[in-house]
Amino acid sequence: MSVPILRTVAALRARVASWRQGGARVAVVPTMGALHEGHLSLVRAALEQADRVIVTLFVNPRQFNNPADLAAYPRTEREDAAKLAPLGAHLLYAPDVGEMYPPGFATTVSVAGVSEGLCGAHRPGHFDGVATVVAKLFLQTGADLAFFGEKDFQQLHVVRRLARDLDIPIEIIACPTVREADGLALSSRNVRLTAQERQMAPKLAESLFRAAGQLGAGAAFSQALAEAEEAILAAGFARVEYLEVRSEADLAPMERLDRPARLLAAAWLGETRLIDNVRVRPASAA
Ligand SMILES: Nc1ncnc2c1ncn2[C@@H]1O[C@H](COP(=O)(O)OP(=O)(O)OP(=O)(O)O)[C@@H](O)[C@H]1O
Ligand SMILES: CC(C)(CO)[C@@H](O)C(=O)[O-]
Ligand code: BAL
Repeated sequence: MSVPILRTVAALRARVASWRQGGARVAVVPTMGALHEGHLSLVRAALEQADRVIVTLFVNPRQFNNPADLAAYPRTEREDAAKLAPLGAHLLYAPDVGEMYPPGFATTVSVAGVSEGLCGAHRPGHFDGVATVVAKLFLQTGADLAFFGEKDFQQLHVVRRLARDLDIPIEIIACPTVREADGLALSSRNVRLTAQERQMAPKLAESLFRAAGQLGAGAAFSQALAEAEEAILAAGFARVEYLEVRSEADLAPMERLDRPARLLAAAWLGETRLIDNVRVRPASAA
C-alpha cells in the first residue's frame, strides 16, 4: 500500500472535487516533510475528524530567511510517503517550486500583529513566507479542517489570523507538542544536532517547564526568566534568542499571570536553532 502523490494544483483540485461529490469532509496537514512522530500525530488527529486527509510536503523557499538553512533542510519524500501509507492518509500533495510560485508570481500575504516579535523578530520575512504558502495551500486544497502543531505556537496564531481575515472557510485545529522521552520537542532540525548537542538539547524544555512551574506558583517574571536563561546557557547553548511570556489567546506580552499564558523560547545549540514553548497556569487554576 502506498499513498498517492499529486504534484499539480489541477490534479489536486480534481481529486478533492471527486471526494466532495461523495460528501467527504476533507482535512489538510501542511508540512515541509522529513516526517516524525510530531507530524504523524497531526495526521492521526486529522484522520479522526475527517473522511479524507491530505498531507502536503513543500519545502517553502519563501519562509527561509537563511539560504544555508534552506540548503540543509532534510528532504526525504520517499521515506515520508512510506510513513504515511500505514496510517491511512489519503494523499500526499508535493508540488515543486515552479508549481507553487510560477513565473510572474507577485503576491505576499502578510499578517500584522501576531507575526511581530518572537520568531518574527529574528527571522525577517519568515511569517510572510509561511502566511503566503499556507493561504495558497488552504485555497488549493479547499479543505474544511487544517491541523497544526503547538510546537510552532506563533505560526498557529499567524495561520488562525490569516484564515479569519481572508474569510477562508477552514477550521484550524491545534495539536499538542510531541516530545522525546527526555523532553526534547520533536523537530525536523533535530537531525542536525551532534551526539553531544543531542545530550544537551533537553535542557531547553526542562528549563521552560521549571520556569513555568515557578511562574505558576507566583514567582516574579524577571527572576524566573533570568534563572531559566542561565540554566539554558549553562547547559551549553550558545545563545538564547528570546524567552518570553505571552498570552495564550492572542500572543500579547504579559507582565502578570492574569490569564492563560505560554512561555516561549528560541535558542541556538551550535549551528542549530531550537524553539519550544510550554503552558503557564497559575497554581490556583491548575
Ligand atoms: N514535536 C511536534 N509536535 C507536534 N507538532 C509538530 C511537532 N513538530 C512539528 N510539528 C508540526 O508539524 C507541522 C509541520 O512542521 P514542519 O514540517 O516545519 O516540521 P518541524 O519538525 O517543525 O520542522 P522544523 O521546525 O525543523 O522546520 C507544523 O504544524 C508543526 O507545528
Ligand atoms: C506550515 C508550513 C508547512 C508552511 O510551509 C511550515 O511552516 C511548517 O512546516 O510548519
Ligand atoms: N516549523 C516551522 C517551519 C520553519 O521553521 O521554517
